[in-house]
Amino acid sequence: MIRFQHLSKHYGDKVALADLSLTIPSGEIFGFLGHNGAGKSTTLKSLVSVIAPTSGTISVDDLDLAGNRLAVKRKIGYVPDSPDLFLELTAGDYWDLLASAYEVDPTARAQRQDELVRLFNMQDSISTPMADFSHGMRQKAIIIGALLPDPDVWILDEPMTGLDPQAAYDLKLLMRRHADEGKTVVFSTHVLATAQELCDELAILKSGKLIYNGRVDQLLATMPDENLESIYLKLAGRPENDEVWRELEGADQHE
Ligand SMILES: Nc1ncnc2c1ncn2[C@@H]1O[C@H](COP(=O)(O)OP(=O)(O)OP(=O)(O)O)[C@@H](O)[C@H]1O
Repeated sequence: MIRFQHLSKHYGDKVALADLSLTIPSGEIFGFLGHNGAGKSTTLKSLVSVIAPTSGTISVDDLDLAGNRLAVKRKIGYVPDSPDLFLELTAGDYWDLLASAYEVDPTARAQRQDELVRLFNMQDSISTPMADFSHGMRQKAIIIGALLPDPDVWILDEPMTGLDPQAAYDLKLLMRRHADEGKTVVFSTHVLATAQELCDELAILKSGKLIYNGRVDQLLATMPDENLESIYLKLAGRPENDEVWRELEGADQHE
């Protein structure tokens, strides 16, 4: 279980995140939604200690992050929002680095790496520098690295971006399996069909503020004739009387 209490992040005058309080249960897939710049990555980066929040607290499985940074990090596998990391390393060297940082048992690591590499069809790419990978291959290499230590808590920032349909399908199955084992899966996405299909619970951020937190089925039940995309746009989208929107509608009618 993850708990954010009164979490805020300011960059100078810019409020990236404002007073976020939220509990993420284990055993479920939890999704963060929100427009570009809404604060999703800021929340996830605070959770994995990539950035320090301006105020507020985070705990993971009742361990306070600020007082137990290393112990909490060890529980977490993190896929950042950009896969353009460690490009000078081969995929295999990158996985070595993570396995040693997490002190993964070598036998377990070999077996898990083999499974993940075969699942994501990366057998022929282990000795290739990640600089030579396509965007999707880099994303696969980062996902394999994050899951290699078999962490309890998965924090995945837009993990499907750039993945081919097979890899995206397989990752969704892995996420569901991990949650069904009672563990924690948190991800962010802009693909609302994926969120509707995958998430048990959602948080929607808008301009750094939490505007919805609850179960997806409950949200869908509030507007039975609508899908998550149209409900999300009602909650987080531009107002109906927005000028740009009216111009677009007007342009549509002239076509
Ligand atoms: N290093 C930084 N310096 C200044 N402002 C930042 C920095 N990082 C993020 N921000 C600002 O914080 C806000 C939230 O950014 P964040 O990356 O959390 O958004 P996001 O919801 O993940 O967006 P996206 O969907 O585009 O990835 C944005 O206004 C962004 O400009």
